[in-house]
Amino acid sequence: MSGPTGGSAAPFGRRLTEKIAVRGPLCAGIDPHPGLLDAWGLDATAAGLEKFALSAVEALAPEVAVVKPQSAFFEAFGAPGIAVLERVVTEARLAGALVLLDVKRGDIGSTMGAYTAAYLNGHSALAADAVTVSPYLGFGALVPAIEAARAEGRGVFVLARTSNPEAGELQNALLRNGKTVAQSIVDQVAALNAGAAPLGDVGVVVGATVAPGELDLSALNGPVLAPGFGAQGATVGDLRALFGAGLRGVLPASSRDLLRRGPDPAALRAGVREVRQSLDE
Ligand SMILES: O=c1ccn([C@@H]2O[C@H](COP(=O)(O)O)[C@@H](O)[C@H]2O)c(=O)[nH]1
Repeated sequence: MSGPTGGSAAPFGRRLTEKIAVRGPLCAGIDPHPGLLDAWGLDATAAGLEKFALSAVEALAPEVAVVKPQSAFFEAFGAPGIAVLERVVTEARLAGALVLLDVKRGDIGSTMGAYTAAYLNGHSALAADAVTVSPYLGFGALVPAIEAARAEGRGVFVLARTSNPEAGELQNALLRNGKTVAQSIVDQVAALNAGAAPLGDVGVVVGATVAPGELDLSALNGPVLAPGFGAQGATVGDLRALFGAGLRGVLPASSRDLLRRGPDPAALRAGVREVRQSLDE
């Protein structure tokens, strides 16, 4: 088995649990928004993107459990942007962080195979420890990708209830079995994680902005990516109300709120420590 480190792969759920135990649960997003490049005094060019992204990784990746590059901001620069993304993945992992590539891919099974080859196979320069995937072409279409990820010690995070205000109309719609769409996704992920210890390899995305009580995550036994923390308004109190006091396996994700503190690396690191302290209180 060729794993993320080139050797035999420990399961993603275990690697994530161990990393959180050492570094805490914060997931630092690398989202090179044009406005942030400008605020950092950089041009909106591939060179500016590279300086921004690699500086952010250098400051943040040694501090956090997970680094989450947002692929869209790199794709926007075409091939040179993808080349920068490859370096971000490599450098973040060299700094000891797990890389969760936010690509939100989801397609018919045969095309999912190509996405799997791009992001979840050790032969690819874009291979990450985990990726975000969309179940809206059918949860079953994701299963081969999930199995391929697990075989390499990698993980996936399935969109369930996203943080954006428009999401509820679709994701809270009721299915014939009486469950919401989002709950049905959570339950299908839970079935894949059943019996795993210390944590399954298949996560869900549940926005930190979501109202408490919308979802039952008690059987999930897997990680939760919780974006919406910081710039989208969710607080530590919201996280606790939504996920419970322990926040086991929950990765609060912050991009703009951390990155706006740059380019000074000390200020970026101070941002991480501030959030970590507030999560510990
Ligand atoms: O439900 C979701 C899923 C993904 N995202 C992504 O997370 C970051 C959030 O950035 P902030 O600057 O911290 O708001 C961004 O890459 C989104 O695409 C999300 O926000 N909500």
